[in-house]
Amino acid sequence: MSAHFLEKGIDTSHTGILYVEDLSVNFDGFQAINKLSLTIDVGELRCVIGPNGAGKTTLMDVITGKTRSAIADIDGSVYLGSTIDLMTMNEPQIAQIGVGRKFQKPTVFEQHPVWENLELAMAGDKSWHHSLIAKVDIEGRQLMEAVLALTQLESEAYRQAGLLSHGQKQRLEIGMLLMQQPKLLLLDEPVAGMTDEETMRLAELLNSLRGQCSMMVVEHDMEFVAALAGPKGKVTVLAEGSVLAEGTLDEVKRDERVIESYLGR
Ligand SMILES: Nc1ncnc2c1ncn2[C@@H]1O[C@H](COP(=O)(O)OP(=O)(O)OP(=O)(O)O)[C@@H](O)[C@H]1O
Repeated sequence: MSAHFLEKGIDTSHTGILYVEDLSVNFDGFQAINKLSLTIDVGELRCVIGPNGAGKTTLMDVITGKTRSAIADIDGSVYLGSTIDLMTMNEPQIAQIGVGRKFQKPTVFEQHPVWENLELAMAGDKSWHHSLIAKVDIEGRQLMEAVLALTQLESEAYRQAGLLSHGQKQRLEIGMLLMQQPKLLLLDEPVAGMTDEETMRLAELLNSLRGQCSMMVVEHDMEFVAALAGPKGKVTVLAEGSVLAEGTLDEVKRDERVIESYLGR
């Protein structure tokens, strides 16, 4: 790898894909994030765990531009690569630059078939009308086929999205994010409400994206976390707005502070 590895135009040579340093977020006197520092490498799948109220969602809200100085006192740095200062950007700009976010509940276009959901997602910022009549070019079609295969939705391509199971909808929404070819994907409790089988299928999907896109997954389901992290993947434990521990899942599970604040509850 060259000294200046560029992730599709993003300089990640010194910082990885996501660089958070000394981030503090205060909501009207309440310190939700407290001097939090975190780096995610290019192509990494990072799991973030921690007790309720640890600041996991707030961290995602700051990265994606949802939480800004109008609603909280924010201090510190958040960069995509080493040069893109996300703190100076708003939500649409951050999405546009390649940071995709998956919320807990799937939000798909229920009345439209699966393939059209993917097409609409690819159209990105174009208007609905325009995207509906736009012809998908060959590259777009190949991408759609690849995403249908990755999300195991090939056989559902012509089905109305509203008729899919919860797990299939979750995969479709991830597929919609993939159509935008994100550099960083943030997933907030993606397996909440899923069956065990659906959970493992999602783990398989995210594992297959490893190396193609960088991901940060916030999750409480420890079996899912184990399936994502494997024996070597790094897991970050947040507590009271700071990084309490970081290491392999085995390492953090053995950490006394983690047992006390989270696992041992
Ligand atoms: N807009 C807001 N105004 C005031 N307080 C907030 C706001 N958003 C979050 N908080 C508080 O910040 C703290 C951290 O919340 P956050 O949702 O980030 O935690 P979490 O780690 O995601 O928790 P969970 O695992 O329950 O989702 C909580 O105490 C929450 O009440």
